[in-house]
Amino acid sequence: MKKILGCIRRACEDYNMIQDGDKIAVGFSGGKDSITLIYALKLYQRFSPQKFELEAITVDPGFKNMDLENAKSFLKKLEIPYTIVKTQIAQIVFDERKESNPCSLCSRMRRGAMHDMAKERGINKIALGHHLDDGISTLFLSMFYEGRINTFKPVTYLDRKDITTIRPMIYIPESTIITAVKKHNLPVLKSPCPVDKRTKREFANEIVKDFSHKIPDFRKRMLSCLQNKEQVQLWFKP
Ligand SMILES: Nc1ncnc2c1ncn2[C@@H]1O[C@H](COP(=O)(O)OP(=O)(O)OP(=O)(O)O)[C@@H](O)[C@H]1O
Repeated sequence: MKKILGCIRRACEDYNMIQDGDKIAVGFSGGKDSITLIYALKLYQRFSPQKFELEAITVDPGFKNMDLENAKSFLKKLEIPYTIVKTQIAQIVFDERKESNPCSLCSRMRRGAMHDMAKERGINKIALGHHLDDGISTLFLSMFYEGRINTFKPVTYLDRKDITTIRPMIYIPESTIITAVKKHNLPVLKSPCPVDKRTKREFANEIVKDFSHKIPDFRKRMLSCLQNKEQVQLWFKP
């Protein structure tokens, strides 16, 4: 946890993620990333120079096999307020629209439900569990499938809703999260999504893993690419 907390502190400082008085809700899927994030933020709250409130929100997409009882008791033990938003996203995406690319509609609807609940609860920041490997795989996905060099930002302000999204785990490799989950015995919820691990994203994740075995300091180099504003040399037309 020490390494994770160090990375979170550095990301928060580098990108001014947290301010005094923030009311932060972690988008809590129950998966390994968001469970690590909420556990770490709860610890970080103790020594963070900025004082902030913390809670958790789960958007329940309405899959029949999603059981949130363990999540409820885990968060209760940590004394973290917890809200579950019931939705019919699964039914709309899979049964009614029979989407061939379900992930994009699902995540848009999930984001909408999350923002609405956050507003209702007076939350001004939403923290998501994206980590360093997610940042790199999103960059690859965008290059391979969209023809552009792009990844999510560490901090995004949504004008329309007056809500800021922060990603405090952007400096943490996925393997560090997996180790922490095991070490602290965090009760991870298995994803109820029928297309989990069968998407383009999974393909990009495999590439990141493969490259990290073949290229020394691969993640470090990629992080430096993402932050190196001065040395972007591409084929811009004059
Ligand atoms: N149903 C949900 N309700 C609330 N927040 C969610 C939900 N699903 C995902 N999130 C948030 O969005 C982040 C990215 O979602 P994604 O679907 O890529 O999950 P992931 O990378 O498998 O993460 P996790 O291990 O937390 O499930 C998650 O880490 C979490 O913070």
